[in-house]
Amino acid sequence: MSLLNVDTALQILLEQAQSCASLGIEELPLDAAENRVLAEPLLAQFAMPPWPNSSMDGYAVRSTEVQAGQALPVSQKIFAGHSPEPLAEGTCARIFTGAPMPEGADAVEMQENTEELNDGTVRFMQTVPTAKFVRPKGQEAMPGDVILPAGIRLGPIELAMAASLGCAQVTVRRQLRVAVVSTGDELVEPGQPLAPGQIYNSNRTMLTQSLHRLSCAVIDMGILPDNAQLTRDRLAAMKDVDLLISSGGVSVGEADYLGQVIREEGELDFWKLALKPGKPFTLGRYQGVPVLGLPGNPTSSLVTFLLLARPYILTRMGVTEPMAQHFVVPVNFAMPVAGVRREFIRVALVDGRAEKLGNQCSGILRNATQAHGLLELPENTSCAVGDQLRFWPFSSLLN
Ligand SMILES: Nc1nc2c(c(=O)[nH]1)N[C@H]1C(S)=C(S)[C@@H](COP(=O)(O)OP(=O)(O)OC[C@H]3O[C@@H](n4cnc5c(N)ncnc54)[C@H](O)[C@@H]3O)O[C@H]1N2
Ligand code: MOO
Ligand SMILES: [Mg+2]
Repeated sequence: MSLLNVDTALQILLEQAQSCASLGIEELPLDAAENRVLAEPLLAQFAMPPWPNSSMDGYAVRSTEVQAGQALPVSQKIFAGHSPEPLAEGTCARIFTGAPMPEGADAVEMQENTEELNDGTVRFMQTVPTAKFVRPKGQEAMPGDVILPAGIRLGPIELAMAASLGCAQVTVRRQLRVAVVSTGDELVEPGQPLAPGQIYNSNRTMLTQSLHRLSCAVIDMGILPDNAQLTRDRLAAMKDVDLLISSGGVSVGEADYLGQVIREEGELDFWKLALKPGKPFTLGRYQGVPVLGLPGNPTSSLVTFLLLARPYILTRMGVTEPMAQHFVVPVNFAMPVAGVRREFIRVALVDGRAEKLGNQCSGILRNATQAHGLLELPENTSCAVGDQLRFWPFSSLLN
């Protein structure tokens, strides 16, 4: 069986995600909406700022009335949040940053360019051009402007923008309900003693934490023993689930039941990718529920979650640009031809160059904690010091 190209696999995943019914919508207060997906464009309802205001602490003037060295009496003091009187002719107004410009004034001089005299006047050291230090009405937005398009994720910046538009609530997609199951007789949850042959379950934590960051609702299905009937029963018992993500049991071993049950009793979309780590990644369905079967090795699970499951999930959530950002970096190591699988290598960036971090075996998670991201070595390619390769930062993959 030949291995499926990673780009083809991703394309199939995204097409499948797009073909699923879109998630319902709900209104949430801003503080509850972090990382949710905006369901409708957010429009400005009023001009921002609503009135011209000063961008400096200083003096508001009619620019035509100011000559270099001239002193003007101060006729009023305007603080932010206060409403000014019109500016009396031949005077200036003390004004502070963010305060509304008085009617008649068209410029502000910062106080550093003025001198306060004892007689209640202020001397201007230079002429003041019109519009200087004035933030005009509507500088940021006019009524009806689309400020945030539908399909973006709401982070602190977008939520602050919504707040500045006066929105107390935003219309977002409901959470995607993702069930997580860890397969393997050897697995024990941390906190329990280990019997001979057992290891602690780390994929559950990696997956649930990553899913929470994506604002998914996680249904923890616990540890599934390596047993065909139990596998069928657990999968058949899934309720109110939009997606199942499993780890382990998708390779060719005799106890790899998760994959077997999907292939034989569910529907299989694809299995086995030209990807290292992550070869046995499985996409299928069981009783109508899409299943992403991640390989059990901790770094295989991590890499396939970040590169394949994450864009699929974001697409299901209604995100219009689900792919992480990457950039190209020079490498400071050499590798022989990787083989037919595209390889993702845990690297740190040292002085802007990618440095390979120790043993890249997919059973090792430790060096991923020291890595800044994944370096992509294309299929059938070697690399030499100085070569430029794509780098996928964890900061972008894990947000
Ligand atoms: N004959 C072949 N053997 C294997 C192949 C192959 O092509 N032919 N592929 C290898 C590759 S590549 C991978 S990746 C693994 C994937 O195997 P499974 O998805 O079936 O995973 P398991 O066999 O259940 O476990 C693999 C490994 O990972 C550990 N594991 C599993 N779950 C967890 C967890 N939740 N937390 C921490 N560690 C976990 C498990 O103990 C195993 O060591 O198959 C290769 N074999
Ligand atoms: O694909 Mo496996 O993840 O190489 O170890
Ligand atoms: Mg296995």
